[in-house]
Amino acid sequence: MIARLGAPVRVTSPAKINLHLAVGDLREDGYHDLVTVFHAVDLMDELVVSPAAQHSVRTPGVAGVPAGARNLAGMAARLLAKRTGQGGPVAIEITKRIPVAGGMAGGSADAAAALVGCAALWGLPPGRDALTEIAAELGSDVPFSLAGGTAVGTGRGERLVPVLSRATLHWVLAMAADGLSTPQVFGELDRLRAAGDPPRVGAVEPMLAALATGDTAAVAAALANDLQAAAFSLQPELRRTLRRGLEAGALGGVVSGSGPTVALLCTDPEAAAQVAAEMAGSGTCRAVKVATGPVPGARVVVR
Ligand SMILES: C[C@](O)(CO)[C@H](O)COP(=O)(O)OP(=O)(O)OC[C@H]1O[C@@H](n2ccc(N)nc2=O)[C@H](O)[C@@H]1O
Ligand SMILES: Nc1ncnc2c1ncn2[C@@H]1O[C@H](COP(=O)(O)OP(=O)(O)OP(=O)(O)O)[C@@H](O)[C@H]1O
Repeated sequence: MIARLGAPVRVTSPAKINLHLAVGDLREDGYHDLVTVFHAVDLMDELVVSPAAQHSVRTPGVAGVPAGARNLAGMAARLLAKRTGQGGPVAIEITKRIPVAGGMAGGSADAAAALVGCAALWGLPPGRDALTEIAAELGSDVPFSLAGGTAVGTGRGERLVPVLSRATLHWVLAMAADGLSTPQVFGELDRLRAAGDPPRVGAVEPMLAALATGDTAAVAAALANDLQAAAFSLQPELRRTLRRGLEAGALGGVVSGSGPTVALLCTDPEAAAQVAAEMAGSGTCRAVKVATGPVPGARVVVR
């Protein structure tokens, strides 16, 4: 395989927050059936994909992310080449803004960006459906990182239906000092359920209704995540982070996905700036960012 000569392609890809995450029982294949509402926010990783003599992935200045073939972005480039029989080695450089192991689909965002970037570099037809199939092979969250916006995910989270949303949501993201491993958090939920069946989040409809009407307070009231109890069990200090965010004036809050990032929903950008300032000085988190959603999925940046 020989890479086509082409100018480097720059791609952005969003983080996600699960506004609603209902987790079913453990399946035989080791996954759990989900019903989730994904929401993409403008906290973006940025990838530059260039033709090269051999595959490489670099994430300058970021610890805890594999550099080579084990990086999800590199895996995505190889899988796309394999499935299409096109393309060749690429050098991928990632500017990482999404927290690593933060429950915001950072690795999935990079995988989706690599698919879009390589497809553009290799001159493959857009074929979003084909890309989505390949995305699902790479991870449960990758199809949503491609799609972006607001969507209901079912199956392992890879089957998507777009959601009508009139809400622009303003978030404060409280990042924790240490990450959480996604399989470990699912395992902890299984353990908690075996020990006493903690309450499960209710139906998804109130969240869908709140999004359809654009009622931010109703969205805040409907935020729910079955993995939150497991994340609290593994990192008890997250309870304090969430409580502090609500005291600071957030309308509502939830652990994002498998955590440990805590997503705090605010009335407007001014309220978000105020809550962010309070959280930054609270000593309950490592770092704070503000973000807004929904935004599109992985996209080539045209300058
Ligand atoms: C927690 C979420 O972020 C919510 O959107 C996702 O469910 C996780 O998606 P992801 O990180 O892309 O996860 P994958 O790479 O597909 O799976 C990693 C591991 O998480 C667990 N896993 C993941 C998805 C799912 N529906 N059930 C699971 O039990 C499995 O142990 C799996 O081996
Ligand atoms: N491009 C990448 N960015 C971040 N982590 C990566 C990447 N490629 C591989 N990894 C590995 O995947 C692990 C999980 O990283 P990631 O940041 O995707 O977690 P996450 O955001 O909690 O995932 P999710 O929300 O999809 O469950 C990391 O600890 C790292 O070892």
